[in-house]
Amino acid sequence: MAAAQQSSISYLGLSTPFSSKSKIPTFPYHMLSFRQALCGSNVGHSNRNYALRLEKPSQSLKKKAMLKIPISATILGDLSIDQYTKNSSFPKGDTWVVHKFGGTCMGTAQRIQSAANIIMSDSSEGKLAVVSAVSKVTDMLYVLVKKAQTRDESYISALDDVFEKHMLIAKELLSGDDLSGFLSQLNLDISNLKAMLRAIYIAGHSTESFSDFVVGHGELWSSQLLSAVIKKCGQECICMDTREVIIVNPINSNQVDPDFKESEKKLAKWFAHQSATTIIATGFIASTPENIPTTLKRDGSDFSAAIMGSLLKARQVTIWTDVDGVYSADPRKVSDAVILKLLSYHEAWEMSYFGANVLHPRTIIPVMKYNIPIVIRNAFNLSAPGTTIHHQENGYVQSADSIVKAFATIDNLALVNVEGTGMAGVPGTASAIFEAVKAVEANVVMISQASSEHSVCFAVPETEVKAVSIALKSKFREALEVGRLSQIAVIHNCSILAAVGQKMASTPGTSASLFGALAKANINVRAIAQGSTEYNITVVINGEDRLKALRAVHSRFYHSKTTLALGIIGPGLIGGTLLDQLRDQVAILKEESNIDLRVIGIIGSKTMILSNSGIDLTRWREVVKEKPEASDLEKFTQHLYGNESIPNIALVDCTSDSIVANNYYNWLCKGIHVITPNKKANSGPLDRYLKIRRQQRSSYTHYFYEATVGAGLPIVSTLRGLLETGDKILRIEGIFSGTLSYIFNNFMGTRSFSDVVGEAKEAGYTEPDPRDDLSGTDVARKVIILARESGLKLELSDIPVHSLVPEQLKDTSSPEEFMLKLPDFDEALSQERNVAEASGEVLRYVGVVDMVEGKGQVELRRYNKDHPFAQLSGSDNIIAFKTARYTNQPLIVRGPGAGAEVTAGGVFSDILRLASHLGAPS
Ligand SMILES: NC(=O)c1ccc[n+]([C@@H]2O[C@H](COP(=O)([O-])OP(=O)(O)OC[C@H]3O[C@@H](n4cnc5c(N)ncnc54)[C@H](O)[C@@H]3O)[C@@H](O)[C@H]2O)c1
Ligand SMILES: N[C@@H](CCO)C(=O)O
Ligand code: NA
Repeated sequence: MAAAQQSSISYLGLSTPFSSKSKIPTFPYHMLSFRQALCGSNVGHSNRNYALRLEKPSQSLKKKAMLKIPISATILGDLSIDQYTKNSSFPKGDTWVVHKFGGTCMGTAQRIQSAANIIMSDSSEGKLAVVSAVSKVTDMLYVLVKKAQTRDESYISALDDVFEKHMLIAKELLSGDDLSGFLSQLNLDISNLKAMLRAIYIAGHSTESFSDFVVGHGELWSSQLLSAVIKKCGQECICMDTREVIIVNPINSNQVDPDFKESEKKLAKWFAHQSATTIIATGFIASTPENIPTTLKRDGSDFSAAIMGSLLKARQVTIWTDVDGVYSADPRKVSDAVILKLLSYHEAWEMSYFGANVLHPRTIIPVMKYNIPIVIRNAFNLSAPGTTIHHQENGYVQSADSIVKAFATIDNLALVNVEGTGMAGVPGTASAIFEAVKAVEANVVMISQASSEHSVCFAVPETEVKAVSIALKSKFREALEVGRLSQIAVIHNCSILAAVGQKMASTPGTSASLFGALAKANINVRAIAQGSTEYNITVVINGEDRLKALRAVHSRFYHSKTTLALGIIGPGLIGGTLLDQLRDQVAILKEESNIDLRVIGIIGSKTMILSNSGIDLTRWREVVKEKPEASDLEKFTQHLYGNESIPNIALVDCTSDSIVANNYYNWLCKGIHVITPNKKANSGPLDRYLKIRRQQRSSYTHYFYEATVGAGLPIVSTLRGLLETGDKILRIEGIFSGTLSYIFNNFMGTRSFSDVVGEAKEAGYTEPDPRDDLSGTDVARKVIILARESGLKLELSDIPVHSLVPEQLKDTSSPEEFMLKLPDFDEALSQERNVAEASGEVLRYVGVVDMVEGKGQVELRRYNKDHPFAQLSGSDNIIAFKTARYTNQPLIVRGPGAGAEVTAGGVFSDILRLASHLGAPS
């Protein structure tokens, strides 16, 4: 009693076994008279001590108070605020946890009930839940103000909609007294708002604090709804209007600074008046030091939660949302992005800056100060553990973590490049540049300057670059005129790709891996910046590369599957067999080797089909017939190149068309890998061949063509192995034609030549036009391919061939007609064979690369029956490499050198070779 008399405020202590429904006055509004407080909506608790706060209490007021207090209450007498605080539930140490439920978690009655369940199932000693307004309500309220301000009468019906929305939710959640209590408060608020909006309507003007006041109602209602639900379930619970607790200083129109000292005092006072272990607090709203209602602006409710967490020195702040946690990259852009279990405050900070859907950096600051962990969890998937953002010592690393935690892009940027010799060593240049940028209020997203100081480049939003460029050109007009500056250039349509991870700071080679991945995806880097904290590396790339870049770097660091998009050109014998082989093997490759091959297009000579995610290979033959488009190789390539989801693309040319081969160079320039059994590019014009190989060698784009010689036999790779290890090729000699091998292995006794050719064609050994085989051209092409591979600069015309195509059939119009007429010429070839047989020899069609003489040959030769070349069977090829190391005994590769299965197998193994170059595990 004595203590209270010294103060103008008196606290009347009560001890009461009130039921939770009893209306017990507490005194949040010190401006209110006692009577008003008694009628207020704050609800007391059972079996606790309470204080009634009386301003300048008179004896009669005290008496009145006692009369209003339910019968079972015992008046304990006046207490000083200090005494009261000791008795109250004022937060102690880490007994409190904070939950935050955003608008989506408050979207429907069912969701509000789920939020209530989450709070109720938390067994912490003290729980404070910060809530956003019911989803969309904040926007609806802003619109109201705007309408009223612009004298648009429809604000009235819009306000009715707001009422309706809350009423419907309340009716679903509550009943009886709970419902009528909520609705009468809602009615009161709505009619007050109506009056206020009317005033705004008449004035045709609103102020920021008016609109903040109006908009703040969303949180008042949602917190009342949630607390009513919890109470209905029998748990005690109290609402906190954070305008009574959180004090902030506005900095500008979209930022405020919390005043923690003042807020702490306010919180102590708040607890002096209430006793609660479960509190539902309004997000988003606060007061200025002058007690004027305001808001925390963007991301307000997260910020409220963080501020409350720090004021309560909470043990943890949980942000409930609709995603399972923070992803390693935007999962809409990177399908195999993973949820990060742990993030440091700094990492979260960096990521949120780069647009990742995490907390706003400033919402992290209040909890960082006390090392309070923030957990991001999915309110709709409680089984997901979420992401914990916590304090992580520098240098402390978790071994299981990826070095780079996350990747993000910022789009729609322009790069400004200020260049000139006059900048080097001139202090103040950078300052002058950025003063000009500041003057037009542009936001500089990143800056990079090489140490030569001849250029400064920085990125700004595309929408601001025009003003920046004009400002700079005007500021540096003189410097540009006299040549101290050479140019102020703008590069439009850029994106920033950022890699974030605290562990990067202590891991050499991180940037090498990052840039390696970008290079492999053929992405040009325009500018680079890395802060000295090394928590992030930022690169500027062309806007159109952003998805490809994001996916390429993400898969590099997360060892996600080496995903390769394939376009198959020519689903004929080889192409079709390849598709069948892929069909049978892709699942195994994915499972066992982390290689994800997806055929996203098949094009034939007449029709094509395109797919974004990958063609179902189990029924590719049906799919190609279902809804084909007319063939258009340009469109086909564009489809592959422009695919949004897979950074690595390869075109597999299974035609024998030289027009298709004409495109290889351009494809390689674009970063599209090329794989082919088609010999036309490598045996065609020397210039084209050299251009293709130069391009491929100077880039990270690959070109593989093992199946062009000896089909699936390792001929090209053997030759490369010899050359690359420094061996010297002297001579390559062999039987290179599966068709001719088959023919001469089977052209015996009474068999006719044309029959055997028919069999070879039937077996799939011949070229689409068998004359290519019989004329020796196919062998000559292979000789050229190996000769060029070995370093000789030969044209196809440099190799004389011995043709087996009868002169009269050279110009028959089609392969079919040729096959029809061939029997007429059987006799001549039978004679040649008989002559050879008579002398104990066999005919063999051989090709030679003579590196000593620098020439190639293709001949029909006779061999003794015990010569290795005479021992072949089927479509066998045999190729002998005579080299400096293999001089006495050549290195020999022998086996079937034609046929659908072995050839397609060779192409397939080139595809896997490509995957391993792209980083697949061996
Ligand atoms: N058959 C073998 O044993 C073997 C061995 C090694 C290499 N090769 C090579 O494999 C390639 C394919 O041989 P194949 O036997 O499968 O031939 P094929 O005639 O059965 O198949 C070629 C397919 O390509 C299509 N095509 C042609 N031009 C096209 C174009 N411009 N655009 C799209 N599609 C087009 C054709 O319609 C056909 O479906 C040839 O280059 C051949 O030299 C074949
Ligand atoms: N037609 C070719 C196919 C293999 O390149 C041959 O018979 O050898
Ligand atoms: Na081969």
